[in-house]
Amino acid sequence: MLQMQDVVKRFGKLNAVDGVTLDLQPGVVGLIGHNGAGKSTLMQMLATLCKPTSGAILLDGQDIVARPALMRGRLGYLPQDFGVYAHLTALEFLQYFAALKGVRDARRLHELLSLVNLHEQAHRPAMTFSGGMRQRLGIAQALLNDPDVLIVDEPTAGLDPEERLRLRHLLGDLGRRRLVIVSTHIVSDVENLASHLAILRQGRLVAFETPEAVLARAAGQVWAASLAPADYEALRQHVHVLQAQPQGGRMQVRMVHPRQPFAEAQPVQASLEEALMAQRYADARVAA
Ligand SMILES: Nc1ncnc2c1ncn2[C@@H]1O[C@H](COP(=O)(O)OP(=O)(O)OP(=O)(O)O)[C@@H](O)[C@H]1O
Repeated sequence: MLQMQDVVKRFGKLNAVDGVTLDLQPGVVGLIGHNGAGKSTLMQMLATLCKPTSGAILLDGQDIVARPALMRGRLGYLPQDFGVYAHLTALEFLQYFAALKGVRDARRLHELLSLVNLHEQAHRPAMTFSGGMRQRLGIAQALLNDPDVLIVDEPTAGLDPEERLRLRHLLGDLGRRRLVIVSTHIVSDVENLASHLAILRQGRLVAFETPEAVLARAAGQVWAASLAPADYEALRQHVHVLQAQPQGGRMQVRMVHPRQPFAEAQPVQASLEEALMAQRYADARVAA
């Protein structure tokens, strides 16, 4: 559906996106990377807001760099720094964007407010909305043209856990019949949501795979143990610690190690974030 072929975006001497080749199909794709990894730049190119320095982007085989209108008609985009016009109500806000996008069906606005669970707030000024409500209004705006590609850039930044979960459910539902690309640096935000993960590091795509594959590779590499504080200090010198929590005078530790690091360490099921960290440490060991 959406293909990137050796896509590069250069700013001066920096390759913000450095030769990304990817073929995305409908479903939810988690675009994961640290701050500055190139996620927003890549998404802006997919959204035809800027052009690659080199490489090609194709939607169903058609070149959207040369013909951006092909993408724009099928795209919904929620940028990272999405601002609502505070004095407008939720409904007025959607009416404004509907006018800009040439959507004339007034019923659709109410359907969308219901879809993002803001129908009861339709006449409330967006100024009074929480961060999560604003993001949901942003998603309603992005869905006005019933897009089959939805791109959302760091949608969960600054949201509380309940709103994160709500947004995750919404994106999961939307991904059943479209391509939804969600960028984040918080891996747990796409856990149980993304069908594929695309991992960017310094502009390069370092992995594109299913969460199940990432978890399977981490099997037998994440360990837990309860340690006396002095033992924990010693352990930190030679084991990658993922988490350490003081509890009852001891440290509850989760760590990455290619084999059992000491007799008391028990193998545990890794979270997706832990599995990705285990992979990173394994890559670093190979590179060293
Ligand atoms: N217009 C620009 N001019 C110069 N450099 C830029 C520009 N836009 C982005 N960059 C640089 O390109 C790199 C990638 O930035 P980008 O915003 O795409 O990363 P990101 O993964 O989205 O990070 P964040 O989560 O912080 O937004 C960074 O080093 C950034 O400083």
